[in-house]
Amino acid sequence: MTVKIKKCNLEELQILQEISIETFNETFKGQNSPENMKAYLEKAFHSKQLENELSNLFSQFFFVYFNKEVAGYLKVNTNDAQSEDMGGESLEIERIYIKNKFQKHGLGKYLLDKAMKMAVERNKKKVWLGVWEKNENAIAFYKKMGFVQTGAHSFYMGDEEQVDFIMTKTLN
Ligand SMILES: CC(=O)SCCNC(=O)CCNC(=O)[C@H](O)C(C)(C)COP(=O)(O)OP(=O)(O)OC[C@H]1O[C@@H](n2cnc3c(N)ncnc32)[C@H](O)[C@@H]1OP(=O)(O)O
Repeated sequence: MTVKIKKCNLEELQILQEISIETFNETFKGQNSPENMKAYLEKAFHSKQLENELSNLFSQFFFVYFNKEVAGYLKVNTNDAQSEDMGGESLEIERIYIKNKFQKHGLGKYLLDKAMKMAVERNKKKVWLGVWEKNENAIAFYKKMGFVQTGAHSFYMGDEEQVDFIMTKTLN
């Protein structure tokens, strides 16, 4: 078994779009209406939207490969690219998504470790993320990784306002 991380570039937009849609569907389809899912997917993962995000100097995407297959991805933001104004000393993990069939094999932790390493290299003081209050699996994972809830913010899934817990890990 070989696990590798590779930075995602603009040329790989289509692969990013495919895995983004696939993993978002796998994770949230069961708890949200088809209309809200469709509205969110079309907006968040539109080619133009992903192109803008991939071109942002303060956002970075990484694929994790299990053997030769893309098994998941990570998106991190710093500075103004963060989805909340957390300042220059923070790094945001905006997305860690592993395909269902590759979960519980250590790949989520692998991507999280990558984000933590980036934060240390950039002298950040904390790493934070927003996770849907009903996403118990991810909340348990982040707690296991040492994150604690420090707040909450609103988030729109289609026309439905949902609550994201903000979870934070302070770096030494
Ligand atoms: C900021 C955001 O992106 S929020 C959205 C998060 N993403 C999702 O919800 C998408 C769907 N889920 C996933 O992609 C994955 O399940 C993730 C990212 C939550 C976890 O990734 P995985 O690869 O499954 O976890 P991984 O195998 O690396 O587990 C690492 C550790 O966390 C533990 N862990 C993982 N999931 C859970 C859980 N649900 N409950 C308790 N512990 C857990 C593992 O047991 C493991 O512990 P260990 O190091 O002692 O062995």
